[in-house]
Amino acid sequence: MIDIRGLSYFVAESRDPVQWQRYAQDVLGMMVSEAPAGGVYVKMDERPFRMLIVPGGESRYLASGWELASEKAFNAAIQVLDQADVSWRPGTAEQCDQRGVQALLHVTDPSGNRHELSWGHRSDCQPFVSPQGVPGFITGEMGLGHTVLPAPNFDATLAFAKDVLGFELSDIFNFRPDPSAPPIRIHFLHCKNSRHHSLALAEYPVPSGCVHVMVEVESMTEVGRAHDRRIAHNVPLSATLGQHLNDRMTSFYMKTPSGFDLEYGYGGLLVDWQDHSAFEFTRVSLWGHDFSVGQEQ
Ligand SMILES: Cc1ccc(O)c(O)c1CC[C@@H]1C(=O)CC[C@]2(C)C(=O)CC[C@@H]12
Ligand SMILES: [Fe+2]
Repeated sequence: MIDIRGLSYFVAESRDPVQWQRYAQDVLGMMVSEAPAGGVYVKMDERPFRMLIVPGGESRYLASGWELASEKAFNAAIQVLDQADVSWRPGTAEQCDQRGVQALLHVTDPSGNRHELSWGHRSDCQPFVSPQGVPGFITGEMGLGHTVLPAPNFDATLAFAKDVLGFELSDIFNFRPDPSAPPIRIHFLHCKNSRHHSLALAEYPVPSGCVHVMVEVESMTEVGRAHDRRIAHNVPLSATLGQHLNDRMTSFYMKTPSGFDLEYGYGGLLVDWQDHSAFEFTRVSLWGHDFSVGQEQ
């Protein structure tokens, strides 16, 4: 089984990396620096980066970077992929260097989402000093947050995430925007950390390649302050403030310059998986989270 520790980073493509640079600094309150080949590193903790923005002809999400704990875990992952007859490509030396990892491989899931597995991140452990005074983001062993990926080919993609990548089910939401149609399935999955979910799969296609990425701050004050900056910089709102039923996260959603959403939240549950019992929940949120505001724009 592949032993994923958390969401280490993501890679997004942008027609205008400078726009991402401003968004990261002015709205998210994160630090930026230059990445090789005209890219932008977005830093949100003591690591050099958690988001890699590469210049390109499209604005979209490119890949999720999953962290393995060791070279041994990386070699074991290769064995699992080979045994499951999953084709994978090794990362190039340039890619390893750009991501600051010892070794890297690429796989694509049955819905076309790209995943990168790596071990041995490089870090100078420079402190995070937010340009907006954000005290910090909740990352560390829980990874940068969570990513929700399109999975129109749902059953095969879910099987890939569980049986190949080694994710386990946290809980299930059967979304019923049309009560007479079959539900749109969203499965929330965790890996080896206490974050409620590091990955979720949503049963519909998304042109930008991602439904949303979630980042978490240490107080409700910081969610409110981020929301003020969203307004000041005219970033479109995708869902109003609300609190999720399953992971108890209080958050709002807004657009990123790469076309997918970013959920900015506080107070997500820490789960001890020994005590957890997977369930199906039937409401998106305990309160708030009006996603219809995103449709109006
Ligand atoms: C339901 C839920 C629980 C925990 C989360 O962190 C979380 O992001 C969600 C919402 C999932 C989902 C979404 O992100 C895209 C828009 C969706 C499909 C909706 O319109 C309702 C549920 C939403
Ligand atoms: Fe989310």
